[in-house]
Amino acid sequence: MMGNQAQKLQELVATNSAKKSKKTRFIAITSGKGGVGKSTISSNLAYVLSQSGLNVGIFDADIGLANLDVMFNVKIKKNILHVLKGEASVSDILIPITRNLILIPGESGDEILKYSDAALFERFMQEAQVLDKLDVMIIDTGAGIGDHIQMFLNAADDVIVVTVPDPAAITDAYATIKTVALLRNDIGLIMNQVKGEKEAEGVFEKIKKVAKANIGGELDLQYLGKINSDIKVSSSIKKRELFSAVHPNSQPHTDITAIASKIAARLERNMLVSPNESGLSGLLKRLIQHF
Ligand SMILES: Nc1ncnc2c1ncn2[C@@H]1O[C@H](COP(=O)(O)OP(=O)(O)OP(=O)(O)O)[C@@H](O)[C@H]1O
Repeated sequence: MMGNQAQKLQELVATNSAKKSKKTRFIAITSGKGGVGKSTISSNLAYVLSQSGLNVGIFDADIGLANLDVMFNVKIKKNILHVLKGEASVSDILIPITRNLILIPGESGDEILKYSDAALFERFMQEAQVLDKLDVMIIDTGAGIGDHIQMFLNAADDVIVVTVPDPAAITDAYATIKTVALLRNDIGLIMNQVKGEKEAEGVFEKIKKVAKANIGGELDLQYLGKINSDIKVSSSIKKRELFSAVHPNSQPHTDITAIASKIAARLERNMLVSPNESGLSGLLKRLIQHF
């Protein structure tokens, strides 16, 4: 039997499918462990994609620990919590970052934890038509594998796990991959803070081998690229700047651009292959399956 929530979501699908003219691709970025560079990568990736001409949104869904306003150095008055409380609409809280990049700010206090279930998604989705003009929506989820994170990971078109090469982070990334693999087969991996390509690919192959042996099945773990460890990244974060904006000649910028190109190519391919299953209506359909 379909629950109330699922029914409501199904109605939303019907409404949105009819209204929707364009497909937004939802990309969830997550990690096993905190502090591995998930927000740094999400924000710079969103920026680079937007600089390539795509309309990009970035949603700070790191429940209770939102910090993208700091990354983008913007002041926010209202955030997703106000939307949940019915005090603002999604369009009221949008922050324009550049001409074709918008931020949907998250909440960094505890209060939002009360809402960290289907309510967040429902409310967000009810209003998500205003986001229809977006080509891509990056969702910066919290680390770990809580319920609300799983919903995003299940519903997104793409899931990307970020890790660094230290053993604790790898173990946690692997645990995340194992959980996500229960929901979907295709999972992307970005290696952050590495010395170079060789180290990144070496660690990726190890994770892939363990995953294949223990998770098996249809798991399709894809290496999306690496970001070198670089003082330009940490120093720009301290100055509340995006490394891609202020250090366009740096290795990390070259790295994130390579990842963005892969994602953009995939975006084009998917728009051609499955026009009905991506975008908001696709996201909503997958949310329903989650109930
Ligand atoms: N490629 C890199 N080179 C050097 N330092 C980096 C790099 N990536 C991230 N860092 C450092 O790691 C810190 C944590 O990054 P970030 O805040 O993006 O992690 P996170 O995974 O989003 O953390 P949280 O889970 O707490 O939100 C940064 O402040 C920065 O100092």
